[in-house]
Amino acid sequence: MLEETLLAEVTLFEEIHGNCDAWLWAAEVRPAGLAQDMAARSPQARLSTFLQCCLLAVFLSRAGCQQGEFSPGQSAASLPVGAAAQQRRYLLYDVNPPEGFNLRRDVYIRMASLVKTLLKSADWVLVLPPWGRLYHWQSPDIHQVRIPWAEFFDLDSLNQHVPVIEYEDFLAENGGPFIEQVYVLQGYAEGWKEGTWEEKVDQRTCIDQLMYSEDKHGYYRGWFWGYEETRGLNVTCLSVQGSASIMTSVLLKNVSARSVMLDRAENLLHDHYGGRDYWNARRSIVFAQHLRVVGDEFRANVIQSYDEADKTIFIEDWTSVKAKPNTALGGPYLAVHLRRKDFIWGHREDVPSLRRAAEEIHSLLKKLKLKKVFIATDADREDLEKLRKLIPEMVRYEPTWEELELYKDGGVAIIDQWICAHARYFIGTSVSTFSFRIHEEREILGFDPKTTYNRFCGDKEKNCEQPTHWKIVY
Ligand SMILES: C[C@@H]1O[C@H](OP(=O)(O)OP(=O)(O)OC[C@H]2O[C@@H](n3cnc4c(=O)[nH]c(N)nc43)[C@H](O)[C@@H]2O)[C@@H](O)[C@H](O)[C@@H]1O
Repeated sequence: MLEETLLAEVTLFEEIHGNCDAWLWAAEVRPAGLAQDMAARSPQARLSTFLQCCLLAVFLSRAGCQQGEFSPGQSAASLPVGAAAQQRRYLLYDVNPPEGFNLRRDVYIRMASLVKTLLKSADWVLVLPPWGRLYHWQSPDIHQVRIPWAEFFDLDSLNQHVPVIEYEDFLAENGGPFIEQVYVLQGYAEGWKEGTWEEKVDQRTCIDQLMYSEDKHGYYRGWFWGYEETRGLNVTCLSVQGSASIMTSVLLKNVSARSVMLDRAENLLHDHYGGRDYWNARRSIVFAQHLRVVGDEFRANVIQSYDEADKTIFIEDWTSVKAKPNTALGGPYLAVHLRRKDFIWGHREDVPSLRRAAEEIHSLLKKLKLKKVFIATDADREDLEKLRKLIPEMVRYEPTWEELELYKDGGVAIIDQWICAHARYFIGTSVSTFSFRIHEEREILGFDPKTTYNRFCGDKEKNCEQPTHWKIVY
């Protein structure tokens, strides 16, 4: 019903504004045929594209341009920019495409730290890169691009640490889908000479083939999180070596662009990994309420886990939370994160066979006097069947198709992490950032580190070092 109403609205919009400059411009930019393209998309996507086109029209008319006459040399910084009249500047970023959900959450912390430093000198806001096209998000028939952060995380909580906005808000404020300066970050071609570590950043020729190409107006098109109308006005490669704050001088002194994007931002390191600022940024990444609710309902209905009894009371405002160490008890279950897929294809020594994992789980259940084990895993159907036979005590959060469509692969991953974070004892997979984020969530809740920093050992692993305890700092 909602879909039908939306479709009717979109059709009406198209009828009224079908000949607006923006449509013509967009059709010119994408000669493949905007109309055909639009028809193939969902009503939501068509409405979103339409709104972007209209914003673009506003932007061009403000710039005093006729359709198609916007000169590439003309910096948008010199143009009157609509609602962004407050003069604030926008930091956008993206990450190497193969990187997964949980490393991206880590890169967010590095960018938040950079914004924090920038804010000492000027008014900056961090633009949250929409989620999508992640290698691991393979559920079929589900639209998984251009996902706003609010679908996974609580925006108010993020904003209590540094100012952030969604990409769609940036489009509206910026008055058009142009990013004035894109910096593609890379290492140094000559590498790092041992013993001479220095933090540096230099403009260099691009080492890898650039993932951006010029359109006929001289603007750069690229992935841009699936926003086809977005263009970069300038693209430059920078070799970087050091922590996020090395970009401060570039952003404050070398470039006057109001919107700057750092692509391949994972090339910047943490300013102070595990320090107070790191933990503040990490604590501000609160899961979206609707996902927490699903996790809590599962805990209550399936594994009899309740915040009060488990001593894991959740307080909405993270800034007022300071859990006393070792106070959380956790629900009456063992939680496991068992990473499979690409972790086993690589035949890694530190990943256990299913049989070995099942033995470890049974031994822990006995030792901890627990009866239920919650297993979060990306195992395929065949491995899941094997697990069910090997571990009859296993419980899992298995979404219906409708739930999966609603929460998406990212949301289901968060629900799994939330349930793992509330268990009496947790054991994860070696070097998986998915497991690391669970460690942090448990650290925030105040669990005894002995119940958290544990991992499976590979069947033939000789030196099975356990994960490092990163103590929370307030
Ligand atoms: C070595 C690196 O490892 C990195 O993986 P790693 O850190 O485990 O962790 P992530 O970067 O999150 O990637 C794993 C993705 O697989 C799915 N996944 C894995 N385990 C689970 C689970 O227990 N439950 C659910 N629901 N989903 C799971 C989920 O989509 C998650 O974001 C890769 O992203 C990099 O590409 C690279 O391969």
